[in-house]
This record gives sequence, C-alpha cells and structure tokens, in this order.
Amino acid sequence: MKIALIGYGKMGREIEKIALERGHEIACIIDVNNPEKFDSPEFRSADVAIEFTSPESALHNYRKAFAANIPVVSGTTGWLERLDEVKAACENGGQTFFYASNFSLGVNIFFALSNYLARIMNRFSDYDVKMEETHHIHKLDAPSGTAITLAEGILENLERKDRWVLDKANGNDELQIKAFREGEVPGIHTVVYESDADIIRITHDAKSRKGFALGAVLAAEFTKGKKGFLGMNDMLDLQS
Ligand SMILES: NC(=O)C1=CN([C@@H]2O[C@H](COP(=O)(O)OP(=O)(O)OC[C@H]3O[C@@H](n4cnc5c(N)ncnc54)[C@H](O)[C@@H]3O)[C@@H](O)[C@H]2O)C=CC1
Ligand SMILES: O=C(O)C1=N[C@H](C(=O)O)C[C@H](O)C1
Repeated sequence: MKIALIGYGKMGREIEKIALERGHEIACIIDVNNPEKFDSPEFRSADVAIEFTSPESALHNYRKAFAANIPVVSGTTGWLERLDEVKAACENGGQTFFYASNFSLGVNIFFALSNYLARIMNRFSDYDVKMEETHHIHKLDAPSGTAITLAEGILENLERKDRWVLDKANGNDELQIKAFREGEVPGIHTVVYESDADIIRITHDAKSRKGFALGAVLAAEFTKGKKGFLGMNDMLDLQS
C-alpha cells in the first residue's frame, strides 16, 4: 500500500518504520517546510494519508487531503470541537476518515475495561472516581485526547457523574482529570475509584510510541477501500 505521511515528528517517524517493516511504501512526506507537496503527483498516488501533526493544523491538513480524495487516518488530538465538519465531509462529501484519540490496542482494551468498571460502580456509591494522565513536556494539549475518551466512557456508564473537569472538581457530579507533564513519558492514564475503605486503580502505561504507531498502520490497512467515518470500534470490535 502507498502511504502519505502528514507530520514527520515523533509519531510520523515511528509510523514510517512500522509501515516499511509491514511492506508498505512511503509515497510522500509532508511537514511544515513543504506544504506544496499536497499538490504533488506523489501525494495524489497515495492509498491513504496518515496524519499526526498539531491541534492547530489538523483540520487544514484533512481539507487538503479530502480535496485530493485521499482517505485520512489521523491521531492528532486537541481539535475535536471541529469534528462535525469532518463527519459532514464523510457523510455528504464521500470522504473517508479514521480517527482515534489513541491507536494502541492496549488502550482500547483499557477503555472497554473502564466502561465495564463504571457500570459496576453504579451499585457502589461509596466510591468516588477521578482520573490522572501523565505525558512528556512537549505535549501541547491537556487533558490528553485519550483522557477525554476515557472520561466520556465513564460519563456514559456511571450515572452519578455529569461532566469532566480539568484539575479540580467542584461538585460530586464532576469527574476530575489531573494532567501532569514530566520528562519524556510516552503516556500514562489512570482511573481511580476511592472509598473510605480502599482504592481501586486501573492504569495503562505505554512503554514507547510503538503501540500507537502500529495501531495507526493497522488502521490505514483497514481503511483502504472503505468509505465514511471510521474508528477503533469498527476495526477491533471491542464494543463495551
Ligand atoms: N492517537 C494516538 O494514538 C496518538 C496521538 N498523538 C497525537 O499526535 C499529534 C502529534 O504527536 P507527535 O508526533 O508526538 O508530535 P511532534 O511535535 O513530534 O510532531 C508533529 C509534527 O507535525 C508537524 N506539523 C505541524 N504543523 C504542520 C502542518 N501544518 N503541516 C504538516 N506538518 C505539520 C511538525 O513540524 C512536527 O514535525 C499530537 O496531537 C499528539 O497528541 C500522539 C501519539 C499517539
Ligand atoms: O501527545 C502524545 O504524546 C499522546 N497523545 C495522545 C493523547 O493526547 O491522548 C495519545 C497518547 O497518549 C500520546
């Protein structure tokens, strides 16, 4: 398969390695210094574009890919307030877009586990819940996209919480998320349930970016030849 990389930073480089190991061809690499490549024959020859850039540039990159009718797999976080526009491009404009706040298999298993635990906790009101995420100091957004997906799952499944808040919860109906930035940490997410008697913690701790990159390449393979708006539940069938 021919893959175009949009964004050649930490994730773009890791994805390149895994794509080559899996026998794919990197047709084109676009970063801030060469946006003219969007109009090149190499970009137009790609089966799929994989986009990992920044919250500010993601939507512009999707529009450029859609203008060339190239399906997009993206993991960029921090832009989801514009999600409706991308869904409309898929539903009304015939485009293809695969999005995941976290492409690692382990995190998606962790999402399913957290949703299940939240449903159990409806019967155990002595426990309050909060979340923590820790990432490297270069990260631009907080809370992480993964933490937001995790929180949305808890809100859907645990009746006593209505919304998530960054830093400090003001009432019992708020789910607190604390975000820490330390060194070069690839990504740690923890959900904590605490009562007077004990604490239950579930944690996903990424050892490197390899799991994210492999998931993105698997998503590109899954996306080829499909239409519409796709996500990890379509690929992994981990309904929770
Ligand atoms: N969904 C997932 O599994 C994961 C998502 N991420 C997210 O992916 C994004 C990128 O992460 P990293 O690669 O670690 O960041 P990074 O900062 O190492 O790389 C981003 C790259 O995008 C480039 N870029 C910025 N604006 C651009 C534009 N207009 N056109 C083309 N290239 C542009 C930068 O020059 C840089 O090379 C972040 O939003 C991060 O949160 C990161 C890891 C996993
Ligand atoms: O910026 C990162 O590094 C990561 N971003 C994603 C997020 O915001 O959840 C996924 C992963 O945690 C690494």
